[in-house]
Amino acid sequence: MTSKLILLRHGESEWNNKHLFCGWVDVGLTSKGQQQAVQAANLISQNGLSPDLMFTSKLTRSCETADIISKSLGRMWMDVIRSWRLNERHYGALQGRKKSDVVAEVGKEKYMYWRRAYEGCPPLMNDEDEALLIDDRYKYADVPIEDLPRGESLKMVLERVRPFWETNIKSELLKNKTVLIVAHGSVVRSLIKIISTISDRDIEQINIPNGVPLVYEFDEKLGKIGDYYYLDPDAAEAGAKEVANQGLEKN
Ligand SMILES: O=C(O)[C@@H](CO)OP(=O)(O)O
Repeated sequence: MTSKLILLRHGESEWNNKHLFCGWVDVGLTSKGQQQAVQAANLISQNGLSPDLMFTSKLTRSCETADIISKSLGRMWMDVIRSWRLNERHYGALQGRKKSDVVAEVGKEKYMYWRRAYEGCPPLMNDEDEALLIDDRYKYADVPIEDLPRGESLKMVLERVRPFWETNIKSELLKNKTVLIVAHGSVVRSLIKIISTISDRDIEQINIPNGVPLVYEFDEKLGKIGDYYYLDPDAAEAGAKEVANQGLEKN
């Protein structure tokens, strides 16, 4: 018996499209992002995968992607577990800023350190930005205020994802289920780092494309069988390249 874990970054969001740092800002999908979600569902079913349940974040772009997928698969009955622990990395004071403007201001090296280094933490959100959190007080009412981030490195994301992985996700995989997680670039990178034990240095090179599912297979003791693979490797490569270059090319 094997269990399968499908990891998916949401389809293109309105702010992905504008190349703005997004983080916890709650924007929707573009029509391209909605099409990517349908295409992800097609890939999942064409590969004979039938998710038994889904996990997603509290952010609309992932919830919307998850809804489109369950509808396209004809599996709207699936349980959906939403958690702030699967939210995108909080991008602190960079949220809302155009990526190319940040490169122009601080240079490529610092920009890439903030975006991709494992311990690279962006400047934290300051008190004037607290207005951004007003909606969040309701959405995250069950989260202790001291746990709500004001800016995070990938390491900090991994530290909040790990307990959820250990307690909520692994237990489902141990029941031989096919589990779908629809989340964000930093959350998918954290899960890859945990499951594939990737070094702090190597994880810097990994970029996650929008809307292309990747799959892990496990034996009954949750031993990994092989490494993860994308259901559409060409689309994944092209998408990852596009993400890597954001802010660095004319846009
Ligand atoms: O803005 C963000 O929240 C993320 C993902 O869209 O961007 P990046 O790929 O630069 O980490």
